Amino acid sequence: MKLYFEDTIPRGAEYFSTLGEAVAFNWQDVGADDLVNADYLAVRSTTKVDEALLHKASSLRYVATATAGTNHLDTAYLAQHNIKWNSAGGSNAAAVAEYVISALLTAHEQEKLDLSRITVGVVGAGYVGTALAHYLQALNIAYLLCDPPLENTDDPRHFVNMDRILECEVITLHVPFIQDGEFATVNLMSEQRLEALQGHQLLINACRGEVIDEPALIARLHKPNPPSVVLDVYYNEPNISSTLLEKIWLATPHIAGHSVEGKLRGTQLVYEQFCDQMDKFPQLAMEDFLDTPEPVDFTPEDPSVEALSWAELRQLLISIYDIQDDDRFFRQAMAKSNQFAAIRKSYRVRREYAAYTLRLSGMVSNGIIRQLTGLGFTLEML
Ligand SMILES: NC(=O)C1=CN([C@@H]2O[C@H](COP(=O)(O)OP(=O)(O)OC[C@H]3O[C@@H](n4cnc5c(N)ncnc54)[C@H](O)[C@@H]3O)[C@@H](O)[C@H]2O)C=CC1
Ligand SMILES: O=C(O)C(=O)[C@H](O)COP(=O)(O)O
Repeated sequence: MKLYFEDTIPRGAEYFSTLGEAVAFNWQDVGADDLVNADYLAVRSTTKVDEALLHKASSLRYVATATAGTNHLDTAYLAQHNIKWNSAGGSNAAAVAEYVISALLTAHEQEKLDLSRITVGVVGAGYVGTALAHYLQALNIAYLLCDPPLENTDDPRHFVNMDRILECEVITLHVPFIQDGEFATVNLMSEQRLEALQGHQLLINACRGEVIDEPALIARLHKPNPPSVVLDVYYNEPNISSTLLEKIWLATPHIAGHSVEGKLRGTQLVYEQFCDQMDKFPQLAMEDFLDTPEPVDFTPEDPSVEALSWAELRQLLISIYDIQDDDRFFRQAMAKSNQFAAIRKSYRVRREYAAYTLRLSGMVSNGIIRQLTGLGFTLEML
């Protein structure tokens, strides 16, 4: 059995060599001739899986992407050729949610908004939108969900339409890139919707660049009273617009999902899908490859109150993930090299909240305990 994998898949060699002959390929120059003997193919979002890549892969039976998004797979072509496929939905949901929380805490600190008074409009209530909603709930930040496809199912949650979302102080996008059909998301943030946004609003896009009409966004940002904008994704990556970069508040190089756990969970899910296809029991678990960070001492200013202050929450959560670090590094690196792809592929080590144990001393209120466990921390009471 020959398993070919994109070389940016963390621990790909360790995982896939337990199932057969594992062959790494370079995502930048892989071509049809490289995959002639592949039975299984594992990619991340930077390998475009289409006829051009697969037309010589006559023994290929299964393609898996270790990412949540699937728009780099030509699924119609795969179906036509009886090649099964799957993705790693949910693998990096916590990472993206923590990215959004970091942006919100930073906006609060810079007095762009007041987290006690705003409503966050979450567009797309799948793995990422749901993970974000759990964090917002733990932080007592009001939110609304918009997800017309889910609203048509028996999902018991309350959903609102896009018009209501556009009234929120924060609009954060977590939908797949879908080009056509009833629920197409291409240019979901259309010129008309962008024109309606005002200076007190924050627009966050950590799903796919094509979900915002980017020329219309650039035009809006050149007019009076523009919204603040946080972007992780862009039109035409890796050749992104430098004009846009200059005009947005926070910019990162498509790394919202790149926590250590987010990427490794993607590999684990693909490995388990391959095992399932081969009728093998998975022998490896992602914990085999992860170290445990040292416990962190955490003493609330007033342990008897029911909720931590924004300043305390910010101090704790920003010490784990600070989006401003990524913004600064990205802008400097782009000014130096303009190598978007290389910058994102050499992303730093970033752990998720759930990797950490907090050591709390003394009696702490149930409200604080609920907040911290709701964010995913393990608590150790001293
Ligand atoms: N920047 C990054 O590093 C990452 C980006 N992503 C992107 O975020 C997307 C969402 O990720 P997941 O939550 O894991 O996917 P998911 O498939 O679990 O959830 C997407 C949700 O969007 C909803 N949706 C579809 N069309 C819609 C529309 N027109 N309006 C409102 N909602 C709509 C779906 O019903 C679904 O519930 C991925 O497809 C991927 O493109 C995901 C992870 C990391
Ligand atoms: O999971 C997704 O969808 C993403 O956008 C990934 O975070 C993209 O990561 P890479 O494929 O670029 O490593």
